[in-house]
Amino acid sequence: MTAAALRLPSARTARGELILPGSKSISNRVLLLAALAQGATRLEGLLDSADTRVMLAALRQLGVSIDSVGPTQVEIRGEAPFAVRQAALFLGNAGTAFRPLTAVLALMGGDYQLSGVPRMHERPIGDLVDALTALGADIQYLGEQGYPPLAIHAGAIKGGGAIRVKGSVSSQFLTALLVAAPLLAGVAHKAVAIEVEGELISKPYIAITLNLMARFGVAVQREGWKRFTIPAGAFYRSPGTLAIEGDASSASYFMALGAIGGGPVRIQGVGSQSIQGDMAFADTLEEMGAVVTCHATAIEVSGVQVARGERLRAFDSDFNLIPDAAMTAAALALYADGPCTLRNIGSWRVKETDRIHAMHIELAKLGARVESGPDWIRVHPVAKDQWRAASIATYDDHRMAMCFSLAAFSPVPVTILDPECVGKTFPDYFAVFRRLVQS
Ligand SMILES: O=C(O)C1=C[C@@H](OP(=O)(O)O)[C@@H](O)[C@H](O)C1
Ligand SMILES: C=C(OP(=O)(O)O)C(=O)O
Repeated sequence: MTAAALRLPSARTARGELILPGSKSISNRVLLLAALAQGATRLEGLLDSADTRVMLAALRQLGVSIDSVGPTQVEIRGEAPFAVRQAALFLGNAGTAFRPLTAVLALMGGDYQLSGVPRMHERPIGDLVDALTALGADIQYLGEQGYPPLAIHAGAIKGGGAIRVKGSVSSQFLTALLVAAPLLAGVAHKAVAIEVEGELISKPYIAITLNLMARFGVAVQREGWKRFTIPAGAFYRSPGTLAIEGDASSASYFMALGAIGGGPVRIQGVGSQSIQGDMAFADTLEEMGAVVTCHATAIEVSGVQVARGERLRAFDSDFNLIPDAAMTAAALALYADGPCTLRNIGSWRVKETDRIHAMHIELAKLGARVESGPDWIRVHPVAKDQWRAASIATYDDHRMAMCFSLAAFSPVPVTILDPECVGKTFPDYFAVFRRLVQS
């Protein structure tokens, strides 16, 4: 079998301990915040993956001084505006790099081109570009209207009035404006208000943004999830050293392992002190019958043994707050005692792939009956004699590969195609997975 396919081990139990890689959402935010901040920042526990590598490479290209102390430790000397006023940046498929850099560079007054992989050019950015254009930014679409790649030129940025942004397609647009706002508030010596028009999805990611901005000296005033005010004269200053916690979305796969493989699986790097919304996946697991113990910076999960015919409890829930960990719940539905429904997950359609479509097709390959609609999916569990051996396509989506690793507990052989797509956020995923499962 080639490296383009990985036959999953036939697993009956899962137990052991692992240390999580750093959070993608926190790593890419603090890289950018440190690059904009006065003073030197040492980041510890940085995620080393494709998404953070494109951010690091972009910042270096922009003239930011970054010393690698090790693969997960860097020292950054910030400076705003960036020294390099003209650059063509390649940002892969990293939403957490593309969206915030668009906002920051649009306010900095240089000439920049931002592009990514073909899928990134199918992921919408129009709501962010509209908000920036209304502010006076000069942004052109180089391909299809509303999508990357983008050309950014020096605009005539106006102060005054609230910035309005839609939050129904991605919360990353609001995050981008929040992160960039001090560039306005600092220069204009006026408070900057950002108002969300209509619905805001994925709210816990905004909480991460606000938490980290505060660590860099900018306290944003929040009125519900509708209006955010950045005080006049706000500017980022280095917090000195900042330790990045483990990735809670990555933790979801190992929490799931404990839930279906008996456990205990002990996950180091996130716990009750975490600032990541995906920790709420623990509540879904408890609802499904797993036992979750949360420590300050670790979490332990035990559960049923699906290989002995035991089942998890079915659920019908709204997953808007945890769209990434929700994929893990969809995979766990294979082992439930009834149909499981995931609602309010329309954003799945515009992520690394159309995840509702991809999940529907691939879960069905294993023998599950699946129904789906514009923003929901229902997965019927697979009965003992209904499992079908399958090669699972991963659609260049790291989470497809990681959540389908849970099919190792099925009674049939399962192969994951193109498993190296996990490199977006977790290059060592399958090595860690193998250490935790026993046949
Ligand atoms: O801000 C972030 O770090 C993220 C926000 C979420 O995206 P949406 O807001 O587009 O749902 C999430 O899916 C993504 O993996 C990371
Ligand atoms: C949606 C995701 O990534 P991005 O940060 O590129 O939006 C994800 O990691 O599931």
